[in-house]
Amino acid sequence: MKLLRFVWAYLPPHRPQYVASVLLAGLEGLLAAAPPLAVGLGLMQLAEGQAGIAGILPYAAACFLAVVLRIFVVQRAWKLGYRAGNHASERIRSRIVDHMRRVPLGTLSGRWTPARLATLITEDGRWINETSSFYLVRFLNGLVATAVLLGAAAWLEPVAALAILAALGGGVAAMIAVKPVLSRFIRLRNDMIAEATLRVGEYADGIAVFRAFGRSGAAQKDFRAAVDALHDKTLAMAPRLIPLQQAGAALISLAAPLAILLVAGLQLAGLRQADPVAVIPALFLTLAAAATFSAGVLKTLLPMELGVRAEQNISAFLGTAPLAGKRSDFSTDLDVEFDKVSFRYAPGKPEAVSDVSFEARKGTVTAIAGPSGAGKSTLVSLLLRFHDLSAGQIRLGDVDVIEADPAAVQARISLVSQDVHLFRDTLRANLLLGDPEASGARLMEAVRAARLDDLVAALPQGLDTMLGDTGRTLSGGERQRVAIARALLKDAPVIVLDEATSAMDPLSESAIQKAVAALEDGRTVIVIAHRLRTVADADEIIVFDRGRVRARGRHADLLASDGLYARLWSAQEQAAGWRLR
Ligand SMILES: Nc1ncnc2c1ncn2[C@@H]1O[C@H](COP(=O)(O)OP(=O)(O)OP(=O)(O)O)[C@@H](O)[C@H]1O
Repeated sequence: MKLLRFVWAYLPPHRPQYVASVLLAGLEGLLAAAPPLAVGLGLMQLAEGQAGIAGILPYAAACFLAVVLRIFVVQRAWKLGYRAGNHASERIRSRIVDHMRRVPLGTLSGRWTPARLATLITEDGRWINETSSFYLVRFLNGLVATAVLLGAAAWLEPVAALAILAALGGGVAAMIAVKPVLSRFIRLRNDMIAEATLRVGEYADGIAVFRAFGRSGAAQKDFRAAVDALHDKTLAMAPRLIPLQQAGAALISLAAPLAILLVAGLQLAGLRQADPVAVIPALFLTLAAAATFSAGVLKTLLPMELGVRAEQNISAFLGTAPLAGKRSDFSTDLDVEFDKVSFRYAPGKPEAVSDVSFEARKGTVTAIAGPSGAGKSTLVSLLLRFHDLSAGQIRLGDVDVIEADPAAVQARISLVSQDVHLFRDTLRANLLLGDPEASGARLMEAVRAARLDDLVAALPQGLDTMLGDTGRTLSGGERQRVAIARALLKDAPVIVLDEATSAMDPLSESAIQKAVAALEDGRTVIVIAHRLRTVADADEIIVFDRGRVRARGRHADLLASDGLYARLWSAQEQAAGWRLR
């Protein structure tokens, strides 16, 4: 019922079709019961000695008609149910993707890894669709047909119906007993799929590294070992699961023998005289009811449980708290202010950022410098609301980012990061991510300003060349220029440059610096830099170490004060003269 309620919420506008498919499933159950009923009634005619063709013919015709009608009804029921179920599962999948955008990034690196989310969207999404349509139709028509046959058997011989009820009760008890084992089995199966997806992704991503270190064989072994371990666990459960399931089917198949024993026993004991005409058809209907229940209801138990589990998994993810906040009333001048900001990635972990305060004003460049692991990138992800703070406040203009709609914050900030992701699409589409509505002229302007024009001219299909997994890859420097072009198109009031030019050769870099200077004009600019030369002209440099602000000022003043900044500067100057020999 919980699974159905869940699917029901995502069905509009297909609810009428879904209800029609459920009603048709009921009708199919009636039609499925019709042939055994006709045979039962035919058997009565035989027992009454009226075995003429004319007497049997109507039952044969009813059988034939029911089978033909059933084919038609089942086809309609599945089609309507499948279409509605498919619509609901697609909406559920979109909801999952939408929720991924809203939760803190920390949620996606904890329990909900990308592999787990991929399983949620593919595997669980599929089971929601199949159980709420295909298997539900089968389950319902199985129930209806069993009920009709049981009713008919009871009408002919109540003792036979009692035997079916006892056998079905045993079967249902076995099903209840099997449920916890089955749930555990399904959980393990889901873990196995998620683990295999994760390992395949890791292996594919790291294949170059594995090969470079001659470890591709070993990595493959690790992958196999991880998958085999889970596979062994699921196999170890089979000896418990299968006998329990078989026990259910075996108990149900006892319906007919039990009916014979009861009828005969009561008769022999002189307690009850069975109607000789009705008893054979009643026993036949007992058999038919038990077989229908086994095939229609019992066999849908495993898939139904997979659907129930899928619903639980999806609801658990959708139940994770999204980043809250609705405000989007930002002023046009957007200063950025960090006020006593602290943050840790997980409870119990040390603070990645502690009590940090600084401000970046519109029209100025604020640089954040510091050694590796100081917390510079963490500051950026806090500003972009990828995570929520442990303490303190970040203000964008007058708005506390905690109160702001995360999407509205992200719309006002252009991030040019070290890690430029290219999507499996054309170069044009990858650039237009900055502004999907940008005109051709604006796009070309950004391409020129980011010094991408030579690349576009050299590509076989220019801007329409496919990039990403199946297409052309770009060099590190080219990727960074794509990121700068995206930021130019986005035209946001706040710019964050996270080591934006680190992957460029000196010639490209100096050209790009000009493009970056255009990007900086009149905006609030925060530059995260390792190479201090690139930020020596910044209006203010915040020197950062182990999550804390250690010093702040202009380049010359910081050098003169002979602290951490001066040490970093002199180390970099020495490194600039570094040679292999
Ligand atoms: N997702 C994460 N989960 C847990 N800890 C993290 C995560 N990301 C970063 N850290 C830790 O937080 C600290 C600050 O990392 P951060 O990436 O912000 O430093 P950084 O100054 O940008 O370093 P770099 O210049 O080398 O990129 C480091 O100790 C890092 O290991």
